[in-house]
This record gives sequence, C-alpha cells and structure tokens, in this order.
Amino acid sequence: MRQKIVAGNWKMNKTLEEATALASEVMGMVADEVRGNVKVIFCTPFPYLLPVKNLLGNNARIAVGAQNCSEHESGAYTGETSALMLKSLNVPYVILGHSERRQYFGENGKLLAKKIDMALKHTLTPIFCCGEPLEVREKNEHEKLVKQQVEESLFHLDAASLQKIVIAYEPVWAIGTGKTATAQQAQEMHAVIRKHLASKFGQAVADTIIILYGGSVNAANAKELFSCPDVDGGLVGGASLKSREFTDIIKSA
Ligand SMILES: O=C[C@H](O)COP(=O)(O)O
Repeated sequence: MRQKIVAGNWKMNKTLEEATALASEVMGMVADEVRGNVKVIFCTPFPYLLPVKNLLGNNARIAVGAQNCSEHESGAYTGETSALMLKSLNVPYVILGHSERRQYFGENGKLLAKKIDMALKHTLTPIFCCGEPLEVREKNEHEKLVKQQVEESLFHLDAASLQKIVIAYEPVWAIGTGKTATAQQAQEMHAVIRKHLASKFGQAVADTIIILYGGSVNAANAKELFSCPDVDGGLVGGASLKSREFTDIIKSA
C-alpha cells in the first residue's frame, strides 16, 4: 500500500507573514478534520522553509520541501542553494524538474540527473516532475516524451535509490490553466510511467513508487483523480495557496 501524498507547491508567492498564516491555518484544519494516513508537504520558497518548519514543530503529518536545489555541493555558485544546505535545515523534500524550471531556466534531463544524485546523497527525497507540453500531446507523442524524461533522469539509479524518489506527472497544458487532465488521462499516464519503471527496475519495485498528479488540481476534481489506482496523491499549485481549498484537497486523498 503506497503512502498518499498531497504536496502544495507555493511557487514564488506570498510574503513571510502570509506564508506563515497559510501554514498555520492548514495545520489547524488538518489536525481537526483530516483522518487517515496522508502526508502533506508545503513546498515553500527558500526564505520561508525555516520559519514554516519551526511553526510545524514536530508535526508528524506535515513536512516542508524546497522547490529546487543545485547540482553542485558547495562553492562559488552565487544565488544557488545546495542539497547539503537543505539537509542542514532538516528539510526532507525537494521538487526537481518542475516544468517551469525546465522552461524558464533551461533545466534538462542530464542536469536533473545530477540534481537527483545530489539530493539523494544528502538523503533528501526528490519529487521529480515530468510531463508533456500541449503540442507534444497534440502530436500524440506524450508517452514517448514522458518515458524519455524518466529515462534521462532516473534510469541511471539502482532500484534502492529509485525507491527513495517520488514522481509527479504534470502535463504542462494543465498547469495553472484550470484545464485539468481527466481522471482517465491521468491514470493512463501514471500507468505508462509505472510500466516503464517496471521495464527497468522490475514490477515489484515499480509498484512501490509514489506517483503524484499535478495540473489544476482543486477541491472539486481531487477526489476523482486521487481515486485512480496509479494516482497516489497530488502536487498542487494555485489551490495550495488557499487554506480551505487545500485542506479539502487533502481530505480527498
Ligand atoms: O507544481 C504544481 C503544478 O505546477 C500545478 O500547478 P496548478 O495546480 O496551479 O495547476
């Protein structure tokens, strides 16, 4: 039985005051309303990791995550944040390969493989994102592209390392557009990813990998998406910025 995860990707939003207010509102609602074994992650901007983490204390259900880390360990890389630094803050999760990083910051599969290795070296759990742009889906090449993204960044790992990774399938055309994938489309692609992992690492290993769906998840569509057999929760952008809606999404998991 795979763990259900609902991660909120706050992206580059909120002031410190707003960020801590959001975290404490969700924390209170989760404590009061959420039953069952779902892990919640706040993927905050770097400056808010520590204040939000301190606010959470030793909350066993909610953790913090970063939205990126460097492929380098330390040194003269102005503006970068290393996996080692995140580890020293006891930040357990890091999103890697989000489509916005791929699109606006030129991150490719080879670079992401290095980031994955660095995150694993420092015992962070990477949330590795993959997903196709609209033009690729329109050409019916989405399976091919997503399989390639997974291969480029994850197929160099051994099975034990792969099992330390969470995957998020996020079709780019569904991100921030309000146009979510249907449950059927999400399930199909999650099954494709799992099958591809099985071809390399074996079915038993592939069956343990948590695969999240991301792209316009909201309180109205979360339940149907999360009830798909290969969808193990969500990576939520816009709706994670609203405490009531995010908590309702968590409840759907
Ligand atoms: O990381 C989250 C995704 O980019 C989804 O964002 P969204 O829920 O605003 O579509």
